Amino acid sequence: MNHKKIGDVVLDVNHISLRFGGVNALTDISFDVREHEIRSIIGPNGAGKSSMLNCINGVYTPQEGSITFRGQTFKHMNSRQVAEMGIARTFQNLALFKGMSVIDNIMTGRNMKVKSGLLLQALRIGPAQREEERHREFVEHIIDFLEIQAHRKTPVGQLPYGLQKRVDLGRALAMEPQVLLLDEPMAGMNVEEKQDMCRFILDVNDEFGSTIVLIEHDMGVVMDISDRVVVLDYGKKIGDGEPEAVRNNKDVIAAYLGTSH
Ligand SMILES: Nc1ncnc2c1ncn2[C@@H]1O[C@H](COP(=O)(O)OP(=O)(O)OP(=O)(O)O)[C@@H](O)[C@H]1O
Repeated sequence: MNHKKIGDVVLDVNHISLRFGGVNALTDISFDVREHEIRSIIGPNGAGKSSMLNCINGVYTPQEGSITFRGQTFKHMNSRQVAEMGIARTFQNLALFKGMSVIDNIMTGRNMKVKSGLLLQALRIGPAQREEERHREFVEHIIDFLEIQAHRKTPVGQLPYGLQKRVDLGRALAMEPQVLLLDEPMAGMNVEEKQDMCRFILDVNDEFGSTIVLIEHDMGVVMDISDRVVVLDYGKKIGDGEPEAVRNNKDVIAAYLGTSH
């Protein structure tokens, strides 16, 4: 783990409960996330990790509880408000435009930052052209950073899965988020791809200064890169702390021994 300047609490999850009919997906979950930290949420299948992420980014509205982001408390936010406030996410099932090139996919992450009107953009004249050049420069920087220069013009659908995940990360980074939510960024990857992704997550945290909330069901993968870890099981929080403490927590061991992971 890199020893960096972890700051104040930026995101505070307070007593969140979420039900789907008779299913308690989340029960009274509270935890906080500090600036610059890599905060992981782990747990076996069906533990509630995706539900938690979807509450943070406004896809689900919990029946109880609230979320405080940079001092502002919300019971409900929609996904656009969340993105505008500086929370970006990647997706477990990639949400990329498969027929579009790598560079154009990452450019879609800049949409919210485009200031000039549609007509000027379409004509690519004056300020609109200069603005587009600035966005393209930033996107090229991300492409270099993620080491996908050789693929910048390739349609995303033609890339191996591990590289597609990297493009998805690039699209989220293009939003210059304060908080980056990563939804199982290593799922479906081979060992080498997982190692690469771990390295990129650490570098994003370090070089872009992003605070990262990472969900993952493979406990081993995240322990080395996380500053603190929350463990969910059947929608309840059963562990919370630094990786070493969580690894030795008897409830966590029991939850993981009770599953195939
Ligand atoms: N939209 C939904 N409608 C009904 N039930 C849901 C919905 N989303 C999640 N659930 C239920 O909520 C519980 C938590 O699911 P969730 O997907 O959040 O778990 P998870 O930890 O992300 O699992 P996985 O690792 O398999 O992705 C499960 O029992 C699931 O079936």
